[in-house]
Amino acid sequence: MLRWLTAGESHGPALVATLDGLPAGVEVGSAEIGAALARRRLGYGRGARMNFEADALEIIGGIRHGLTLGSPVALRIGNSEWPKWERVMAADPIDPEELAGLKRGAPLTRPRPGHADLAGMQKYDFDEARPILERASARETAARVALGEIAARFLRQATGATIVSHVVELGTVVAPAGIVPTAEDVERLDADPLRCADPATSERMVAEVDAAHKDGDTLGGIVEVAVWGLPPGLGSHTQWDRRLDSRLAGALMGIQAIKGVEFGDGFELARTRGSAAHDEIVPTDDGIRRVSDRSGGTEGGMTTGELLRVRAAMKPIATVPRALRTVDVATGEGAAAHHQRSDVCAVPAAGIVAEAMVALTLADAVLEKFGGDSVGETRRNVESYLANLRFR
Ligand SMILES: Cc1cc2nc3c(=O)[nH]c(=O)nc-3n(C[C@H](O)[C@H](O)[C@H](O)COP(=O)(O)O)c2cc1C
Ligand SMILES: C=C(O[C@@H]1CC(C(=O)O)=C[C@@H](OP(=O)(O)O)[C@H]1O)C(=O)O
Repeated sequence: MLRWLTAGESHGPALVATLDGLPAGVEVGSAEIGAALARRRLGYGRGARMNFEADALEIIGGIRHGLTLGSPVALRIGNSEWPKWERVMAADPIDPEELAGLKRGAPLTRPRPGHADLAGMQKYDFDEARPILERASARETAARVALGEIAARFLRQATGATIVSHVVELGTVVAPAGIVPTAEDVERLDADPLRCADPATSERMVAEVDAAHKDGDTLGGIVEVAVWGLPPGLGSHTQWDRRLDSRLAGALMGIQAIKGVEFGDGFELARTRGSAAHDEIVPTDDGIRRVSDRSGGTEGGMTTGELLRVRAAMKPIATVPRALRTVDVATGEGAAAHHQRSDVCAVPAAGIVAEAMVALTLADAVLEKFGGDSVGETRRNVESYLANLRFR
């Protein structure tokens, strides 16, 4: 249905992204995509690169006068730092002596534990890490966030659903349970240094980042993505790869450094008796509803029509300033892993990327269920389905 692909290296000239299968008539343009890219740069604890580098967005196809055309959307996100990397990352052959003399041209032979360096060098037969880290880098997530903004707008215009993410844990600091922000909270969350919904917890998170930074260390954390207003019945119980929770988990695990995903109360449900674990179904003036949201809004791999709530756990940044032990592959001797600069923590940014992956996955599931070549047609199909639901 909906297909998307990105290309480009972290220090290359640009990232490119395409989104194929999106209906016509989605209201979106460079201002909206640019704003989404700016949100991904937010968050206390990110490295210097976030300040001096700009995302130079160019819409190459698929959008005209602020509306999608139904043709593939193609985007280019130019890297303003490219002039500094033009020789190190040149596509054409370069004299090895010139390369060795360039700043950042020396081979990276001390792979970082926790990054893609060593496994990638072994797999792709490189004797240094640059050819691997360039694509493993989360710079690539800018392209996904750009596409995710378009998908989120389609989702909202076709179904009314809205997506919001927030940071619920950072290192050892845990936000109080039970706070789930809505679309109205997005501006406030974006203004918070850690995109945490609870100001007192956010202050403790800032202190946690400062302490790790001082110690030459890095941090991970947990983000939660909430989606309000989805219709019931997205995804399917009929095959493992049609289950929506399976598809969302795969999409979130596909983000760099994400090591765990849970829906609703997730792992905690495994420690709870059935009588206290499930969301009882009751009649209300508003139709058939659940009294709680422990499942996170899916049952049998389908949306229930209640709040969708999914969490993703990010491991600490791999480029630890107080560098970890590794092997220098040029000599075979023990060494300290290479380190030039890095984020202390990128959990708030990971939340924005998680929103994008959830938006793309849900937009795909909506198109699968409701079809439509224009957003108006999809919306009419959604409305007709909701009007005809046998049990609401
Ligand atoms: C938004 C974001 C920013 C990141 N920034 C860094 C960074 O500055 N330094 C680093 O070593 N890893 C960073 N990472 C994590 C690496 O990209 C990731 O650990 C690496 O690609 C290996 O993949 P894996 O962790 O899934 O095994 C970042 C991840 C995300 C999502
Ligand atoms: C550039 C971005 O993130 C980068 C992701 C990243 C990594 O290893 O994943 C490492 C850092 O880059 P560098 O090694 O050049 O300092 C981050 O700045 C971005 O998010 O736009």
